[in-house]
Amino acid sequence: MKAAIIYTSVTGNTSTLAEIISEKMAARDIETDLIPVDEFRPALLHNYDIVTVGTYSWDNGDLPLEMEEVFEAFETEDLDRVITGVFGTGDSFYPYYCGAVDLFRDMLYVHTKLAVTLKVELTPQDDDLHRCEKFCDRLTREFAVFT
Ligand SMILES: Cc1cc2nc3c(=O)[nH]c(=O)nc-3n(C[C@H](O)[C@H](O)[C@H](O)COP(=O)(O)O)c2cc1C
Repeated sequence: MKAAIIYTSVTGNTSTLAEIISEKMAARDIETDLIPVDEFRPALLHNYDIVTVGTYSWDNGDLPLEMEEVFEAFETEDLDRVITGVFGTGDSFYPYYCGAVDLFRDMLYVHTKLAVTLKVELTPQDDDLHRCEKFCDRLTREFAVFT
């Protein structure tokens, strides 16, 4: 089983969350590549059994510009067999909290085996660690079901 975490982050909240999830996957003995979006290529998606996406939200709950290529790659590559999850950080001050997570969720549900989503308010706190654990549980359980 091989996993990837493709993420973007400007002020560090989402990269912190990506690192926590990566550590929890490694603790399950799952080889996990942490891929910043500027190293992303669509062909990479075919190398993994599990792919998770991490994003912040922008401009009224929209995707960050740099995540559009990732979004389109999931829509156009044939990834029916890939188990996916999406996580993100946002600020509930904005009317559409973590809207980019919702946009990815709806698309991944159609094009992949979406297993789980996770939204975190700004910087991950101690009580988010348990939610990250659940996120990884759900991904790996889904892998066991589908293989
Ligand atoms: C101009 C601007 C617009 C934002 N718009 C939203 C939004 O629509 N929804 C939301 O949940 N968060 C919004 N945020 C908050 C960021 O998504 C949040 O701070 C996030 O944790 C940043 O992630 P990063 O630290 O990984 O860059 C906005 C922040 C800024 C500065």
